[in-house]
Amino acid sequence: MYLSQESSTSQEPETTVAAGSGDRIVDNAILHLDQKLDQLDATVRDFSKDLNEVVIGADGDVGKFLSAIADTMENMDQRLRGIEKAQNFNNVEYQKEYIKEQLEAKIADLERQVESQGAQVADCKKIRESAGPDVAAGREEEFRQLKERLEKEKARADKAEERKAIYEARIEKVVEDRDMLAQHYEAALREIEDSNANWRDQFQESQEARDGIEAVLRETIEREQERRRRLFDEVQDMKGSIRVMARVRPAPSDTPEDELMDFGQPERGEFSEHWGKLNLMTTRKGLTGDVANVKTFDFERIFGQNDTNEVVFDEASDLAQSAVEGKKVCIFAYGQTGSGKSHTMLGDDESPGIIPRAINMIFRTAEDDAMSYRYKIELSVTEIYQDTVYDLLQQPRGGKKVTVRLQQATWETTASQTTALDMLRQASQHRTVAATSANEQSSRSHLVLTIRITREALIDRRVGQTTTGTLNLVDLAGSERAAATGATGKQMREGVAINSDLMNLNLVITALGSGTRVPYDSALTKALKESLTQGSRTLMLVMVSPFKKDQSQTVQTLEKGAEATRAKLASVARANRKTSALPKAATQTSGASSSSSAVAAAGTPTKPSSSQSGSSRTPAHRATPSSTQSSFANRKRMSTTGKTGNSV
Ligand SMILES: Nc1ncnc2c1ncn2[C@@H]1O[C@H](COP(=O)(O)OP(=O)(O)OP(=O)(O)O)[C@@H](O)[C@H]1O
Repeated sequence: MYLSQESSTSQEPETTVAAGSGDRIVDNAILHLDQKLDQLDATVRDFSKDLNEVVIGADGDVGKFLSAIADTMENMDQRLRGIEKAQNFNNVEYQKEYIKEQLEAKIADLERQVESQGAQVADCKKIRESAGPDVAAGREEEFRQLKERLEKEKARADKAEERKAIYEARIEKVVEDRDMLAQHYEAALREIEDSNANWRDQFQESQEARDGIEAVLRETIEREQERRRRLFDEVQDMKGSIRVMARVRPAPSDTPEDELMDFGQPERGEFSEHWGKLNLMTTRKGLTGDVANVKTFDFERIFGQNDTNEVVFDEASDLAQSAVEGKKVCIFAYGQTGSGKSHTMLGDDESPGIIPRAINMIFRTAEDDAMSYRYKIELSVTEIYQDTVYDLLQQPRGGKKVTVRLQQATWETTASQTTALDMLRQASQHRTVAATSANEQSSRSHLVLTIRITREALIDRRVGQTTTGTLNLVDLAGSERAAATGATGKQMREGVAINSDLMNLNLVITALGSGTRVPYDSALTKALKESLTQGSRTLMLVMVSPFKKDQSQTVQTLEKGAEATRAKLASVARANRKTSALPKAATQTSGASSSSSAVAAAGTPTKPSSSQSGSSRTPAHRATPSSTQSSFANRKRMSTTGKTGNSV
């Protein structure tokens, strides 16, 4: 390695040596120079060695080699000059001179520095002087703005502090309120729980009390119902098991006066506070001309030409109600063809007859009684034509209606009035009707609708007790005189069969009244047997034609009605005799019972008005069936021209 600049300078004598210590300094310098010389020798030796290496390595780079030699030479010169100087140190003067030089150089250097810094200070002064006022103003403005901002910030901080204080106060208040509310809530909760418990106790008590009252009430109601039933039965018994009423059909308004029958003035009859006595003004051919005659007929009630189907049902509903209570009941309209039997029993949309009204009443009663009774309502619709029974609930087979043996007709359980009416409507379409001289749509058969009502008690002592009532509603075929109608062939045979059936029916009713053997000799009376028997209830509606031309038929019909009335009286008298024969205690079940005997014994008519029997009626009895119900009279007409008409 080449000798470094640093190592040569570090060996230079101290320039700050004091002049007074010359001998020691010189000795030191000589010693130092000797050491330098030794080092120099070593350096020269190293150099020679390096030089050899350089010469060998410089083959490829002569320029570099020469430059390195030049540097080395320069270096060597400097070292030699240094050695020279060091040798001069042996000279004290030289040393002094040297020290002086050194000091002067130092002083000059310091002076330069002072001068330079003075110049810088002057520059600064100049700059400050030139920029002085603006800076000051700027600073002041800046200071003012800062101060302003500071004040603003301070104000905001104060405000925030205030708000904080407010919020803290609020929070404190809210916390206080919340705690208070929590306390109130707890108190209210406790109060509610207490009052709930209290209320529960009270409720329990009141429920027990209510159950007690309910039990008492139920018992009272049950007793009252029982009493009502008994009274109702007694009233019905007083009215008799056979009841006979008449209805006069209205004539068209344009009918000439002289073509109309004269029924006299409406008059209270023996059995009724309503129109009950019919004074029929008749004429017969005498030897000297027409002889006027008055025939009088007494009925429980006579419905006039202005009495509607509703009025008729109002009277008949007691009997329908009896069927709901478990009795066997038969209601039928009896009369010559065209006298209004179908209108009374079936009716039409505007004026439903007894059958749809009874169906309506039964379903309404079942609905009203649903809490106390379970009802089962079954329906059967049959037609009796020339002593043959046809099941109208079965669809005709091969265009022919299905015949059945008696009591074997289909029973359909019906859940609603609508279903029942639909069944009836369908069945009516299969009925045999035909045009006769008296009626465009004459029923050539008897239509028998039977409603079986099974009622099971659900409450109280009667739970499980079941009653089954039967209501037979019959639209009879019209009686007719073959001679008068001029019927021949099939129509005549039909007429004969119809008259025979009606005659047998009359016999049955008479026998029921007299208590003799009952001759159920026709399919009709056999079919109605269950409801035409001792203990059953029968309503015979005698239908009266308003036309003079029908006079003889009308008289015959009224006479049949009179026969039935006599049978009724006989039956009442028999019942009365039976009651009188019983020990007294047995007859005194109620006050009404003894009056029943008294009335019947005296032959005094009972009062069949709605007010008397009102206890058994519910509003349902007066309800009008749905207006959607078809016109059954029309069904007769449809059947005439329809596929199934006259099929037998
Ligand atoms: N009370 C009444 N009010 C209004 N019209 C009536 C009344 N009674 C009957 N009619 C009418 O008289 C006509 C004959 O009545 P309906 O068909 O009921 O007689 P019927 O006795 O059933 O006859 P048939 O025995 O021949 O079947 C019908 O057009 C019917 O609408």
